[in-house]
Parts: sequence; C-alpha cells; structure tokens
Amino acid sequence: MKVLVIGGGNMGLTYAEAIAKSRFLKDRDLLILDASKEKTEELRKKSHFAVYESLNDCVPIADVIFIAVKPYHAQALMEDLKPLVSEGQIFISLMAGVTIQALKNGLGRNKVVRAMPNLPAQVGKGLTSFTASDEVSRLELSTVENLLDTTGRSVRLDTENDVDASTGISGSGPAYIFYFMQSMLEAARKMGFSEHDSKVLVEQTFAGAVELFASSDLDPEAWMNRVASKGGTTRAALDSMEDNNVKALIQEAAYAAFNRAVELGKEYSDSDA
Ligand SMILES: NC(=O)C1=CN([C@@H]2O[C@H](COP(=O)(O)OP(=O)(O)OC[C@H]3O[C@@H](n4cnc5c(N)ncnc54)[C@H](O)[C@@H]3O)[C@@H](O)[C@H]2O)C=CC1
Ligand SMILES: O=C(O)[C@@H]1CCC=N1
Repeated sequence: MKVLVIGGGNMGLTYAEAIAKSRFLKDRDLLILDASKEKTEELRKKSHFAVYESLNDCVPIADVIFIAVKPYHAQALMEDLKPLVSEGQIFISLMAGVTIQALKNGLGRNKVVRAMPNLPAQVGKGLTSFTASDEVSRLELSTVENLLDTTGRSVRLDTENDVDASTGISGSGPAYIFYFMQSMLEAARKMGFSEHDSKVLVEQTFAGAVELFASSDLDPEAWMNRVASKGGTTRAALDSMEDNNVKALIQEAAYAAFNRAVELGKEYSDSDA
C-alpha cells in the first residue's frame, strides 16, 4: 500500500512522520508533496519518505491520499487532482470545515474520509475525530483507523456535524489550554516571578493536573473539591471564576469554533460548481 500526503505543513508533516515512525509502511511507500519550493527542500532533508514535486508522478500510484492543505487551497488542489485520481483510492481530508460532499464533488470520487486532528499529534498524543462516506468499506475503515492512530487516538463519529462539533472541543481545544497557560504565566509574572520560575510553576501544575485526571475515574469537579479547602485559597479562586462566568465563556468559545467549522463548510461547499 502506498500513502501520499499532500501538504507538508504542521499537520501533513506530523502525519507523515508518525506513519513513518510506526513502521506501518515501508519507507518508499510513504510519499509526500508540498507546493512550496522551500518546504520541498526541507522535506528532502528527511530520509524516511519519498518527496515528489509533481502530482502527476505520485497521485496515480497512491492507494490512500491525505489532503493537508489549508481549506482555502482545497478548491485549486482538487481541480488539479481530479484528472489524476482513480476508482478505489481513499482520500483522507484533514481540512477544517470542507465537507464530504464538497470533497466528492471536487475530486469526482466517493471514498472520502473527513478527519479532524489536533496538534498534540506532533508528540503522539493527538486526537483525530473522523467520519467517512458510505462508500468506504469496513476493511478500508480499519486501514484508515490504523493510519490515524499512528498520531495518538482516533474516534469515529456518525455525522459531519459531530466532526464540526469535535473541532470546537479537540481540534481547536489545545489552543484553549495554551490560552489558560498564558493567563497563568502572566499572573505569575505580575506576582514577580522570573520567566524561568513562572514557566516551571505553570508547566508542572498543568502536567500534574492532567496526570491526576488520567489516573482515576474522578471527574474534574471532584478533583477541584480535593484541592479546595473550605474557606481556603482555591475556593476564593473558583468563586471568582464562577462570579465572572468563566465556564460559560469557555463554552461560548468552544461553540464559536464549532459554528466557524459549520460556516467554513458552507463557504467551501461551492467547490462542487
Ligand atoms: N494546525 C492545526 O492545529 C490543525 C490543522 N488542521 C487542518 O490541517 C490543514 C493544514 O493545516 P496546517 O498544517 O496547520 O497548515 P500549514 O500552512 O502548516 O501547511 C499547509 C501546507 O500545504 C501546502 N500547500 C498549499 N497548497 C498546496 C497544493 N495545492 N499542493 C500541495 N501543497 C500545498 C503549503 O505550502 C503548506 O506547506 C488545514 O486544512 C487545517 O484546517 C486541522 C486540525 C488542527
Ligand atoms: O483553526 C483551525 O481552523 C484549525 C482547525 C482546528 C485547529 N486548527
């Protein structure tokens, strides 16, 4: 089986490297292509995949094709791909918002998977949600799942709306955590800690909390209660967050991402024209 990754940026390269590391494929069976000359040079310095410059040379020989370009490049890419693709090839799109119907129309093919990865894939801790068109068989789905799992874990969802919703939780979610980290770092600096100490305080606090959470079935509220003593410091902080509606604001942010994913889907569904 040959797997082609189109777009060697953050996500495409992350996937290509994870698949390469997994030894799921032989080295020369992993193909990659990026439109940028600079990126292509960078890719050539890595030895574990075959770097291509022309779609004509790699698309016809691939069994599975990852599409990892920005959504606004989808239309132009699909126009270039359409005359080169063939029956039986499976397309896995990592693009936010681009719908299965837009992909089917744009490519003129039916075996399409729409996946939403997240950035921790870079360290093997990614979460990729996905859904597939009916034309992808059970056997093919298990190949897809194996490929996605090379970057961490995957969750198969029933509908595209679920994929859009998961974009608001896991796809964009790492950025919310970084936002929280940044807020804590700024608070630490304001309190007078050095850059180094602020980083240690924040980093270890996040790492420790995540590990605790993963170590048992307790929900976050139960953990909050274990940290907070009655009338103590944590309660003062949690009360302040509740008074300021922080929870509702975070939920609103997650919905903003979800809604944007739906909106992107509408913007890019013109690709069937
Ligand atoms: N960065 C993230 O955390 C996440 C990104 N995604 C999705 O992944 C996709 C890629 O995002 P990034 O990797 O962050 O973008 P990026 O900008 O780092 O990489 C995209 C690459 O595609 C290349 N490219 C553009 N047009 C091309 C074409 N016609 N043929 C070949 N290569 C082409 C560009 O040169 C660039 O290297 C996006 O559609 C985004 O929605 C999804 C979830 C998370
Ligand atoms: O911001 C974006 O549109 C992409 C999709 C999820 C994470 N990054």
